Amino acid sequence: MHDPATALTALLDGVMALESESVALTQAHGRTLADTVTALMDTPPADNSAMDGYAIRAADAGRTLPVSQRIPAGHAPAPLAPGTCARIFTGAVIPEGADSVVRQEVVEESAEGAAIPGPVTAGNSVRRRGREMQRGATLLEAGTRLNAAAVGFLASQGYDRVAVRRRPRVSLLVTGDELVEPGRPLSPGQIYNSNAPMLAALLSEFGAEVVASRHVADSLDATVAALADAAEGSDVVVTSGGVSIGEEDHVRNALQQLGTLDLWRLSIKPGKPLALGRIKRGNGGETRFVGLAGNPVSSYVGAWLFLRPLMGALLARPDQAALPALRARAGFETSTERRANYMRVSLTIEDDQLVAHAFADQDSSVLHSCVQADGLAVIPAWHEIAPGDMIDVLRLQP
Ligand SMILES: Nc1nc2c(c(=O)[nH]1)N[C@H]1C(S)=C(S)[C@@H](COP(=O)(O)OP(=O)(O)OC[C@H]3O[C@@H](n4cnc5c(N)ncnc54)[C@H](O)[C@@H]3O)O[C@H]1N2
Ligand code: MOO
Repeated sequence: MHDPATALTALLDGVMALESESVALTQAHGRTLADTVTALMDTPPADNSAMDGYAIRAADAGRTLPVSQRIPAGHAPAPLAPGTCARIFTGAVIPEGADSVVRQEVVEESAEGAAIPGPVTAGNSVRRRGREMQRGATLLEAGTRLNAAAVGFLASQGYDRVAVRRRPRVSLLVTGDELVEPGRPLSPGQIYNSNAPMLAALLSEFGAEVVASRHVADSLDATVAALADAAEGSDVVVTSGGVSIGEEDHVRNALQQLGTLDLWRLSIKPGKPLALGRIKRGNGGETRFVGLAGNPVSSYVGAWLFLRPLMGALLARPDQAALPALRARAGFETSTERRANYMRVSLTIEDDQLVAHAFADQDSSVLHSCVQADGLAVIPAWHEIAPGDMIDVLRLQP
């Protein structure tokens, strides 16, 4: 059995970032910046008001000033006439000659003008030009995952297109003659195929595009044909199930016929019979292969530990190289044997301490525990854990 760190190194060996493509900003959410982007201009582009009120010279505060102009947002103001103030609104450009804004709640306006209470500090309620970004500065680094705020931030600089990494194309194959697609009736002995939709959803969270999802019959010929076909149009082929040692498990044999089985069986629970390798394509290239164990939790945990960093490497996303790790107190007791256990836990804060609570049933068939799991507690092999012991927890964060 291999340890997961060795397996991950083998999986990522030689993996190169995918090419970049230009997309409209409206399509960029969730994508990965291919190049570092710089500011095209100062933002805000001009000094502007943070309040609805009156723009003044700070030195003029403490008396009534005639209102010499009205400046709504979106209008270019005239210079401020000496000894006057300007009615101004939030976001409107500060007129030349003014240095401060006094909010309207503290000002009384009459026929003589606006009574401005003093003293006022110069710069009051003014958002300075370039406060957020200065032209030429780095806006976002290559490898940034474009969340909603990043999309807005690019728009604030006038970007309407952006260069992003092409999404990894992943073909998903599930094996198991017992599986039926949700929505169809079940016959005795059958169960629903839950791994395919789960893995497709995870892959999408990890930045991939699932280009095919197929159910393969439990035979060597069908598995060989499906793997060969899946390898052609994809960067990665992922299978679920059929990777253990029974005579119904054909995935490893099929892989060896089509390419290389680099590694099989990890010293982790769940997810032991995971297989990694490469499939030769007709054009001479190779497609990465990840064979996840069929038990739903084994597939789920394997996807977080291996598909997430693999997609991260293809997308050149540094934040996706390793799951964020925390230290927490165990809120449970357990002991391990030959394999490190990756236990589904929820996290709470008690007496200012992070506490990990393990779900009661940690069997690899019980997907329910994953629905609310915040993380995976990693308990090394041959270990005893008592409540209150410090443990490592990997956060399940895409
Ligand atoms: N004699 C041994 N038997 C098993 C061993 C072993 O070492 N010796 N390992 C066990 C472990 S650990 C695991 S994990 C499983 C994994 O086996 P496979 O990867 O070959 O998976 P399957 O046998 O095809 O399926 C296992 C289990 O999961 C259910 N399943 C499979 N696919 C799906 C799906 N798409 N949706 C929902 N559920 C799925 C399947 O019905 C089985 O119950 O092997 C142990 N056996
Ligand atoms: O590794 Mo299996 O995933 O223990 O159930």
